[in-house]
Amino acid sequence: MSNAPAPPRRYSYLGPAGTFTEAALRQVPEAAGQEWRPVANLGEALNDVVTGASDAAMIAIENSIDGGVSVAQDALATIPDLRIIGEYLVPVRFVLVTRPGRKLEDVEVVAAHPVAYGQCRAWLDANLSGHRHLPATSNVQAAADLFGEAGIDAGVDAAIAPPGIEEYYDVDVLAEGIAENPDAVTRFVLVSRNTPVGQPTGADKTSLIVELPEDRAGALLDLLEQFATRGVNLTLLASRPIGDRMGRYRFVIDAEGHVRDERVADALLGVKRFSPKVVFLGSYPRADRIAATTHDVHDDERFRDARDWLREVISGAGA
Ligand SMILES: O=C(O)C(=O)C[C@]1(C(=O)O)C=C[C@@H](O)C=C1
Repeated sequence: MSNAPAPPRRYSYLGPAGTFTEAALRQVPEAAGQEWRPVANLGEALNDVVTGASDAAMIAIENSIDGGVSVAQDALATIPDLRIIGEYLVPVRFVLVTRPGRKLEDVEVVAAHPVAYGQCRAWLDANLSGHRHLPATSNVQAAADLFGEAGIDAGVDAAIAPPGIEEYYDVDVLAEGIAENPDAVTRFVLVSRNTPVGQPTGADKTSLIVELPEDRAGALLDLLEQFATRGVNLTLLASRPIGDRMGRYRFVIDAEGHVRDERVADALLGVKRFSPKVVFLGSYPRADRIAATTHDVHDDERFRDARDWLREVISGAGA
């Protein structure tokens, strides 16, 4: 009885080969042996999905140290008809590399992806206090900049890169484990065009973007109550500027459960009733496969029983 959509065949991801984004894509069993397209940035990855050049894009959405990837949250809020179909976790570690023969004391300019830079800031301040940061489009591109004309012209002498980068470039490792937290994890999502929602697995997440009615005291509390009263736990609540006027924010929400779970569906109906704008981004299996803990009163069956009861009351068949 499966009417599940066909799995994507063409995947865009932040390249070049060797990025953490590629490691996330390697976790997708359906992607093995399919067409993989390395791109230069998140905008290009999502644009591929919008134009149909790819069927899905893997994007970084949250880092356990640096927080939400705001450019990804903003893109999902504003590009219509995208759906998150999967979630993946990748442990992230960083090394500092340079061209062969160079020493730490030679380093002035460090190329790094901004999210990686944020995670290694403390080490750099302690060991290379006078350095300058040159943003790179990805961690692997930072290492590539050590050899490319543009990077050399910009004076890049070191790069923050993933461990194992030596397999791709002829670099010397100056320092290992330079990130502030050795247990850092980045959360990635696989994004496709609008597609029917799959079946619940029992360990799912639902992502939404919600705007609040203006000039209403307690609107945020109203929003949170929609979830709380249905026993739906939130794993992410972030605010991002809408951008049209000072002080206007939208809320990025990840809720435990699936839109086909009665309690989540009911919460979403509540949100939709009062919010001027709700973007449903998808219900998909959680990367950690941890099932939501819910109270009996929020079981699907209780919702159905209550609805049946109401129907009977209205029809005069029962009490
Ligand atoms: O995929 C990579 O390797 C990247 O450079 C991207 C990215 C990101 O976009 O956040 C991914 C994970 C790391 O936390 C830092 C950077």
